[in-house]
Order: sequence, then structure tokens, then C-alpha cells
Amino acid sequence: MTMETTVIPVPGVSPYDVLVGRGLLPKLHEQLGERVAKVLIIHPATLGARANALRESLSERYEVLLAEVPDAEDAKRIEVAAFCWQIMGRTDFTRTDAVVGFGGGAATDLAGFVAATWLRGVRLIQCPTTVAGMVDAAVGGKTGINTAEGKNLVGAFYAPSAVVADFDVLEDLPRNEMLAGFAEIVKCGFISVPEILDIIEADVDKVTDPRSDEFRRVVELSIGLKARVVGEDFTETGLREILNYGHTLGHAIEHAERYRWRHGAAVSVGMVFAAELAHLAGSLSSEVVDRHRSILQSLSLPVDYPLGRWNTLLATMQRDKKARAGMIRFVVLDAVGRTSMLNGPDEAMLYSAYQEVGV
Ligand SMILES: NC(=O)c1ccc[n+]([C@@H]2O[C@H](COP(=O)([O-])OP(=O)(O)OC[C@H]3O[C@@H](n4cnc5c(N)ncnc54)[C@H](O)[C@@H]3O)[C@@H](O)[C@H]2O)c1
Ligand SMILES: O=C(O)C(=O)C[C@@H](O)[C@H](O)[C@H](O)COP(=O)(O)O
Ligand SMILES: [Zn+2]
Repeated sequence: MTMETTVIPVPGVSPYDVLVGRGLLPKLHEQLGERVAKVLIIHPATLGARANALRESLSERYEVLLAEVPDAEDAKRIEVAAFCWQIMGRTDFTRTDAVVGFGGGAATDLAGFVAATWLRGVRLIQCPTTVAGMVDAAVGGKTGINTAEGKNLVGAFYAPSAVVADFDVLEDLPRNEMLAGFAEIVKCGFISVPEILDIIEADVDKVTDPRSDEFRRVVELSIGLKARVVGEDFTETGLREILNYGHTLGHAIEHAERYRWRHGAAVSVGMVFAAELAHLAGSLSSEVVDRHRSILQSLSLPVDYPLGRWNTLLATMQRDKKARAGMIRFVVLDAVGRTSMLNGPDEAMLYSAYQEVGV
């Protein structure tokens, strides 16, 4: 299957392009350039065969090293970053060398962090292999790892030099991972791009088929939104917070579940919670709350969570990066496509919203 390549520019101090298409990975050298000598490909075992093929295709031009890292969230640990730094140290990896993040959001978050920290920053090319990675994690330069206390607590804002989203790799992606990635696409729909929601509602089977035009459209709309937002507010001083819609409770759920829940599944519940919160605060209609549930359920994403975990979740939410001086802040909607911040809602309101998603 062939498909034209779309180039989505990400503006900012260090601008770069996101390439979306097929057959892009065999041409990865075009993004690496001629100054690079060594390339470290950071990938999980699931991508082992494809990482080997990538190494083969690059080995004529570069010395290629592979770092196979633990799968999914297990990759986002300091020990795993240290494993990558050790490979780089032992191979005299210099500032003219490059890191390639090849995997889902967990692998690209780790690879970004490794690239940002090695010698205080080496060239980084992100090659996302999941929907969440393509529409969100690999774009925008938020890199990081987890600590025992919470998710993404250590990291850096560090822009890649290019992002290569090659749909060919999605052939192997399990359907539940694909649907989890749609949570971030739905997020983009609710916060800013209602067209995404219309496309999903029109035909959910078509939009979740990576060979369809509809799939490509919602992926490109989501990347386009992310590019605009991070171009304006790279280090999240304001506007970028909208990309955190649903993540305040979502991250707390992931942490409480010791990362056995997929990120997208947790964010799905988190978005319904945020919608209920906005409704209780009097800013969002019940129709839009219901629309959250119907769209997310049509994608087989969860919209509820066990009621008994509130104290743990609340404690974790208090460590959310958007909190200020002990006050939890939530991205909420006033309408589809219109966001605002709800600062320090009282605990009774939070608990009432939680009861609406609780089972
Ligand atoms: N930095 C950001 O802006 C940002 C944005 C969104 C998400 N994230 C982070 O990304 C992570 C979630 O990303 P994710 O949903 O991609 O999960 P993931 O990286 O854990 O990947 C999900 C699973 O799919 C497998 N996989 C990946 N590509 C595959 C392929 N092509 N074929 C078969 N299997 C494949 C992985 O090995 C893993 O088991 C979370 O850690 C989240 O915090 C970061
Ligand atoms: O790019 C952003 O900004 C986001 O918030 C995107 C989120 O989807 C993503 O999960 C991000 O990693 C969350 O970051 P955090 O700052 O809340 O840890
Ligand atoms: Zn996310």
C-alpha cells in the first residue's frame, strides 16, 4: 500500500517536521543526515525484528547500536535510562551521534529523556509505532520517566529533530493498543477539534482501520493540534495544559494500578471524570458529558472505575504537575472545543464527580 507523505511542521525555537505516511522507515537516513556517525535505536522486544531491519537499512551509512529495553511502562525507569547511558558511555557516543526512539509512547518518552540528558543533549529522531505515540507522545518534546511517587515526575522538555510516523508499523499493533491510543485522539476532539468527534461518530469501524482515509484524517488533525499548541507553549506555562485533559485522574489511576492499565484507558476514565466535574461546577451541559461516554464506549474504552480507591487517587492527584501551592487544578470544558481551568475545587465536589464514574 502506498500513500503520499504529509509533512506537519512543529514551530518553536527548535522547529522540526512530523512526517506521516508509509514506507518512511527505510528512508530514515534522510532525517539522520550526514554528520551523524553512531545511531542508538532504543526499542522494546516487541519491535525487535523491525529494529533489526532498521539497523540493516542504516548500517551502510552509520554504526548502529540497539538498546532493547523492557516493555511498556517498565521502560520508564531510571535503571533503564542508566542501561542506555552505559551503552553510550562504552561506545564513546558523542554530540554528533543520534538517538532513535522506536516504539510506543513509553519507548519514545524514555528515548527522549536519554537523548536530552546524554552530554546534555544529542540529536533525537522519534519513530513512534503506536497510535498514542504518533498523535501525541513522540511529538512535542515532553520526555520522561516515572518514580515510585508518580508518573513522569522526572524529565525534560527536549525537542526531537524529526518525527517519523510510518503507518506500515501499525500492521502488528494489537487492536486494544490501537483503541487505547484513540483516547488521545478523542481528547484532541473535545478540547479543540470537534471534527474528530464527528468522524468517530460517523463510523467507528472505519476510523479505527489504519488503512482508511478517516484514520489518517484524525491522526493528522491530532498531530496538527499538538504542533500548534507546543509551538506556542513548549514548556507548558499555560496553553499546553489543555493537552492534559483527563490526565489528572488518569495518571492517578495508572499509578494506583501499578501501570497494569493502559495510559489511554486511564485517560478515558479521567476525561469522563473531568466532564462530570465541569457539569457539577455548572459549566458543561449533561449532553456533552453523555457524549464523552458514548464516544469512548464506542471505542471499547472504560468510562468507570472502582469506588473504593478515592483516598489513594486524591493523594496522587495532589502531586499532579498542574497543582500550585497544594491546590489541584483541572483542565475542564465549558463546551466542546472550549477549555478552561478549574482551580482548587472542594473535596466534596471532587468526590461527587468521582461517584459519577465510580462502580
Ligand atoms: N510525552 C508525551 O507527550 C506523551 C503523550 C502521550 C502518552 N505518553 C506516554 O506514552 C505511554 C503510552 O504510550 P503507548 O500507548 O504507545 O503505550 P506503550 O509504549 O506502552 O506501547 C503499548 C504496547 O504496544 C507494543 N507495541 C508498540 N508498537 C507496536 C507495534 N507496532 N506492533 C506491536 N506492538 C507494539 C509495546 O511493546 C507495548 O507492549 C505512557 O507512558 C504515556 O505516559 C507520553
Ligand atoms: O504533551 C503534553 O503536554 C501532554 O500533556 C500530553 C499527554 O497526553 C501526555 O500523556 C503527557 O505525557 C502527560 O504529561 P505530564 O506532564 O502530565 O506528565
Ligand atoms: Zn496522554
